[in-house]
Amino acid sequence: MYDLPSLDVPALSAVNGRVRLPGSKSISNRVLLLAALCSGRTVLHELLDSDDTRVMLQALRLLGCGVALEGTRATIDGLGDRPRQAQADLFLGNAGTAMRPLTAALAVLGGAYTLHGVPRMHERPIGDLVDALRALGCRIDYTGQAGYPPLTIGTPALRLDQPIPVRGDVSSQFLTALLMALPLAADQAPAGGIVIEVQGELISKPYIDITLKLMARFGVAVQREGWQRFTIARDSRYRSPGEIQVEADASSASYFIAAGALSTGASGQNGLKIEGVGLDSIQGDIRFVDAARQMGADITGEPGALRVRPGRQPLAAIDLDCNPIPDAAMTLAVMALYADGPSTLRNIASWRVKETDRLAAMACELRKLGATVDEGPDFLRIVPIAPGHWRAASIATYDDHRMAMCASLAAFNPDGVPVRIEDPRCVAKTFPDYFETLFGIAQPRADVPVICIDGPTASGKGTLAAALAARLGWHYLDSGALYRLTGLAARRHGVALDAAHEPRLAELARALPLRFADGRVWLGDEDVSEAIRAEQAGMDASRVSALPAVRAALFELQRGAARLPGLVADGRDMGTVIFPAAPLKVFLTAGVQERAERRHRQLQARGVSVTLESLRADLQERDARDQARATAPLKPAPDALLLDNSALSIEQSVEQVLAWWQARQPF
Ligand SMILES: O=C(O)C1=C[C@@H](OP(=O)(O)O)[C@@H](O)[C@H](O)C1
Ligand SMILES: C=C(OP(=O)(O)O)C(=O)O
Repeated sequence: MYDLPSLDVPALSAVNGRVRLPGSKSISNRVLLLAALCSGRTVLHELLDSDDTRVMLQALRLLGCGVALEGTRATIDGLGDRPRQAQADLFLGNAGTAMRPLTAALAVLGGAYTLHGVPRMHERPIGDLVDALRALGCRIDYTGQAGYPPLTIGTPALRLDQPIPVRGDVSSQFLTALLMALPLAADQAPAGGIVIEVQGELISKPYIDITLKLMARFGVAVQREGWQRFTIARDSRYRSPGEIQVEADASSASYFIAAGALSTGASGQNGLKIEGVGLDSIQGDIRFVDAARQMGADITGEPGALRVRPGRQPLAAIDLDCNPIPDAAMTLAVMALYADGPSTLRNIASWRVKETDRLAAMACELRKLGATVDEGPDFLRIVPIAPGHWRAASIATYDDHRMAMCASLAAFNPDGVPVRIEDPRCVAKTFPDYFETLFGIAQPRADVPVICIDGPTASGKGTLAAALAARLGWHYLDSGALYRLTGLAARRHGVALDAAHEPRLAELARALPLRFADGRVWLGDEDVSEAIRAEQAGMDASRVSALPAVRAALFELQRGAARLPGLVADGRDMGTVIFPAAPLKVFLTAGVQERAERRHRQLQARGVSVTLESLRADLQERDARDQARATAPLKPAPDALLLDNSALSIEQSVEQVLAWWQARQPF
């Protein structure tokens, strides 16, 4: 997850290859609750791991369920045969699929519970559900504003003989919540069962389908008459199905379907395979496929997967009732920017009460990109952006995961402008690694941005480059480590570090079994992070790096490190040889005395005793060799900016380079 104030997505041209998406939020939180409400053990596979499921899991733990997690597999021991905590304070974040169903289940079971969430959750309505629950004898009190969480739950005196009315025009989750909760009271039901009657129009109907299908997997078949009347039989009882496989999230798939449809150039033609969800999905958002096809996307179903290729371009404008797919419809709003005429997305009033007012937010942010958008009470009309008129924009995301994921699709614009996503960590609600996943399959439209930090030994370039990479969310290339590793590998293989062995050394460099993981450096199975930092390794690196064949062998390896969303590369020839077209090159220097003192302090801290004088002499010797070598001598690139950090703290140097970088951005 990119835990940064903002993330810049470079212009993208295509997606290809294959991608496996995390589990469905709607399925995950339903099966977690159902597993908790039955007897026995349920093993859930491919469960979503995100903010929304974490709050549900934590709530279940507090209520007394057995919860064991191993990667994406959860083992739940239900409350049917375990003592339930009669009191609990449950924090449910911004998860509608936790707040609404838990309110109903706990209100029916009874106890002393408090349910609350993030500030936005306290603005998301729950009144229609509370009214329905109160009508059947549940005790619920609002502790803040009436009609909204937080709320407290007491012990009910259930009356189940009358049909229970519930409004369904604000959120289908109210009906879902009642459906999942009422089997818990089935033993008190009248002979005809418990009846729920939906008042008025029900929105987001396909989510009720998910609820009914999953309840059936847990042994409760609900009798449905249209979308108005639902009956839960008197003998209903949840039974664990043993194991459940969670489908990948169809709403999350919409971003990748859109990206596939927007792909251009040869690399997009092979298409993208989206694994974990197929056309037979039980999730309503799979119907996004129909809408995307209508716009021109070429989508085929495969067993448990989808394949998307660019079809018609520009996309065809649409006019669509999006009520059945409220979440994936947001993706259509961004696709509409690429259409051949204005598109209208209708019947989406529920957008106003989700993670943010999505109608207002979407209209505002699409306009920043250059679109003309009409925001109606329950519709959006979007005029596409003509090529040549896309604007590089910093997109606000309103703590709404879908705003962030949708905004990333603007990076496929034909004008090659990047897009800045503010607060990218909001994707944690349903897809924490969304951006990593996108960058893993996306092709940049132009070169991936690279910042080069070159400079002499002990100038602090490694520290600076690593800090910059962390601040920008970019990859980091420590090119010096490659030479150190080559030197180390040579010593391990008994190869002398001289020109006579150049071909063999180059061969070793080409085949380095290296791996960078969690800030550690591995050579084969050995963690060599410390070994390559030794003074000896530094001297060895300087020697092998003077050999042209070794440098050539490491060239491609270094070029290949430039991956989305960007790279900070430190070394001695990053700006001059490896990335001569890099948009920002910094040549970092510090006086030799200052560098010797820094290195001295570092070594002393590690318990290595050397004299300052010998370090100073070593540095001078290395500088001279690096500057004098025939291949890629150490010198600033003509367009490098010089930064003398002798009197600067690390933070000041970082801020300086970030300021230079920001000054080059269009935002
Ligand atoms: O039941 C569900 O899993 C959901 C129902 C939909 O909400 P509404 O019924 O409020 O539209 C949807 O937007 C939400 O992301 C998940
Ligand atoms: C509306 C959404 O979430 P929630 O389940 O919290 O309602 C959503 O994920 O788009």
